[in-house]
Amino acid sequence: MFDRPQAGNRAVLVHIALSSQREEQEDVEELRQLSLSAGAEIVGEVTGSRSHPDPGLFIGSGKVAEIRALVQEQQADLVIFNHALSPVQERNLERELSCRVLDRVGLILDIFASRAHTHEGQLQVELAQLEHLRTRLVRGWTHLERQRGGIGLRGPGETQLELDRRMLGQRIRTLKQRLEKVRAGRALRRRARQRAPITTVSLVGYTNAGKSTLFNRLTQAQVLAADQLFATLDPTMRRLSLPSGMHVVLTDTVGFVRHLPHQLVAAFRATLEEVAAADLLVHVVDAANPEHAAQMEQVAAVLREIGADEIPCITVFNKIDCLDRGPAVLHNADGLPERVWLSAHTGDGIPMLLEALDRQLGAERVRLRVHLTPGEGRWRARLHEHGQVLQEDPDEQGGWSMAVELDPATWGRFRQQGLRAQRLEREGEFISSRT
Ligand SMILES: Nc1nc2c(ncn2[C@@H]2O[C@H](COP(=O)(O)OP(=O)(O)OP(=O)(O)O)[C@@H](O)[C@H]2O)c(=O)[nH]1
Repeated sequence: MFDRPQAGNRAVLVHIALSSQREEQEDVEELRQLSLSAGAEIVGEVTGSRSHPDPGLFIGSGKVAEIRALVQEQQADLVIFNHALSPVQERNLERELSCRVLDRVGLILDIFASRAHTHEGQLQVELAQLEHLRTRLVRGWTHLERQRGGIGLRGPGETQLELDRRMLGQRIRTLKQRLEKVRAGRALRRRARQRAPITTVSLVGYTNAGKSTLFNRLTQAQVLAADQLFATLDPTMRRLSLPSGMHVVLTDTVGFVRHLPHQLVAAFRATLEEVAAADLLVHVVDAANPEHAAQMEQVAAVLREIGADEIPCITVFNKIDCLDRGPAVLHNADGLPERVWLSAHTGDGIPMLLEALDRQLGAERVRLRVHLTPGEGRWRARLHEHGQVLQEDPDEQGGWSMAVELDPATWGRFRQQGLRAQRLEREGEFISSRT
C-alpha cells in the first residue's frame, strides 16, 4: 500500500516562534529529529517570529522571500513547517516557494507510514493519511498531479490520489470497517488474556527513550531498535519471566511526541488501548537527555488523557552509561520500588528492574474501610474501577460505607489525592463490621 522511503529530500526547516524561548528550542530540536527520522537531509533552517503575518501564507511576505532565497541557494526540494498549516496556506506557500511544502501533521504521518509494520498499523496510518488528504482534496489540492515518492508523498499511491472525493470517502469507510474487524479481534484476544489471567506490563515513554532496547534486553526478542523516532509503531508483545517465576506479558508501545496532533492520537488508539489495559506501566525516560523532565511531563499528560494515570508505574531512568552514575532503586513510602536507574544498552541495573517488577506485581493488596458522603460519588466510581469492592452499604445520609482492596501503588496515589480511609489489617475486621 505504501511507497518505500525515497532517497533523501533536501529540506529547509521553518520554525516560527509562538511561545517561550526554551520551549522553542526544544521544538526546533524535535523538528530536526523528526525530519531526519523521515529521511530528509536538512540543508537550511529559518526561524523567526510571526510579525506581519499574511493569513493566506501563515507567515509574512518578508519571511516568504527569505525562505525562497534559501530554497534556491540550497537547491532544496522540500520545505517543512513546524506548524499545522491549513490546506490553503500550504497551497499558497507552494506557489510562492516553487517547492513542496509539508506541515507538521504531514511529516508525522509520513514517519508513521514508513514505520507501520502490522496490518492494523498500516490500516490506521492509511486512514489518517486519507482523512488528512480529504480536507485538501475538497479545496482543489494539487497533490493529485504530483509525482509519487519523497517525504510527504509516500502513503496513498498515485492511483489513490487520482480518486475523486466520493471514491476517497468510500475507501475511508472500507478502511474503518476493516479496522473495526481487526479491533474486535484484538479486543477478543485481550479479553482472553484477562480471563487467562495474565498480568500485562506496558513500556511507555517519550520517543527515543530506549523502550525497544529495554524490551529486547528484557525479552531477548528482536524488535527493531534504531536511532530513529517511532522505530516502534505497533504494540509488540512478549512473554517475560520474573525472578519469582511469575510470567507476565510485556508490551512495547509507540513513543510519545510533543504536541502530537489529536487526529494522530486517534490513529494510534490501538497502542494506547493496550496501555490503558495494563496492570503495570514502566515509564522509560532518557536520563541523558537534558530535556527529560519536560518529556516526562508530556508522557504524564498523555497518560492522563487516555485514563492510564492511575495504573501503578515504575519510572526507569535509562542510559546511565552516558551519565556518571551506577544503577539504583528508589522506594516509596510503602516500601515499593518506584524509580530504577539502569542502562538498557549495557544491561547494568536490569536485575534491579526485574526485582522491582516482581515486588510491584506481587505486592500484597491493601484492605480499606471507606466512608463516602453523597457528594463523593466520583471516588466510589474510581474505587469500583481500580480496586476490588468487597462490601458496599448505603448509609443513612445517602453516602456509602465500603470495604475495598487496592494495590499499594493505587492506594498511595488515592491517598495523595485526598481519599480518606481506614486501613484494615486483618480480614476479620471488616467481616465483623458487616454483622
Ligand atoms: N547509551 C545508551 N543508548 C541507549 C540506551 N538505551 C537505548 N539507547 C539508544 O537510544 C536510541 C533509541 O532507542 P530505542 O530503543 O529505539 O528507543 P524507543 O524509545 O523505542 O524509541 P521509539 O520507537 O522512537 O519510541 C537507540 O540509538 C538506542 O541504541 C542506553 O541505555 N544507553
